[in-house]
Amino acid sequence: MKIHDLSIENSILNTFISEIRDHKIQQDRMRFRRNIERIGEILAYEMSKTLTFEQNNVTTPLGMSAMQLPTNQIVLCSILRAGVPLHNGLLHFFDTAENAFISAYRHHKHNPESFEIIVEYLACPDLENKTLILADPMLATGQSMVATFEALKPFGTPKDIHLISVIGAEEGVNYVSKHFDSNTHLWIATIDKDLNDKGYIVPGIGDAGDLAFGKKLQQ
Ligand SMILES: O=P(O)(O)OC[C@H]1O[C@H](OP(=O)(O)OP(=O)(O)O)[C@H](O)[C@@H]1O
Ligand SMILES: O=c1cc[nH]c(=O)[nH]1
Ligand SMILES: [Mg+2]
Repeated sequence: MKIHDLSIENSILNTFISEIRDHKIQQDRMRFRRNIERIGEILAYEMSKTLTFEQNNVTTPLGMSAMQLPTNQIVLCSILRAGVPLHNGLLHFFDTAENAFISAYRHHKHNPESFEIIVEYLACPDLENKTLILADPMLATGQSMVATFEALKPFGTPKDIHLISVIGAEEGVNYVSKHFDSNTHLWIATIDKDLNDKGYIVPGIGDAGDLAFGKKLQQ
């Protein structure tokens, strides 16, 4: 897997990440969602540099401009629910993308330490020969990303696959590397060292879904 960790270079992205991490600022739900969207926009821009481009002639009021424009048929798939603001940020740049949504949540069977990923809802277009972007702001154990990818397989074989995430744990990044083809790209805003015994990224941000939309009752 080709890992593009945007935190290796300082940019305004650091400000947005620091705000979603900060235990006080992150309580402002609207700001939290908007910061995830803004990070999605930056990740979309970086990822767009690897698309396939073709020359198009654009007629201006004063003449003709030869422009290289992307030709990829993009399918943007996000994992509910924390994926929604990231999805919106990506969609701000990929105007004509088709969209897929999948639900994946952690089901704690016996105790908070052990869980399985439940995939229930899935709406997806044909993926054959398209550019699949799989987006989830948190890459903790990596199990949701891999379970989602398995569930998408009956919808066709994409030409290329890009995973997009905001914060990952080293363990989750290693886990997805093992399950995706070596041509897969991972675009990630930053990578933290640890996972705690409940599978939360440390220092991370806490629960992205709860921060964006409010606490949910455990099922
Ligand atoms: O890498 P993993 O260990 O699989 O963890 C990451 C998943 O956990 C979060 O979802 P969560 O289960 O909290 O659902 P939510 O979006 O409804 O809050 C997050 O949005 C990812 O989907
Ligand atoms: O740290 C984590 C891990 C999984 N899901 C989250 O929202 N946060
Ligand atoms: Mg959650």
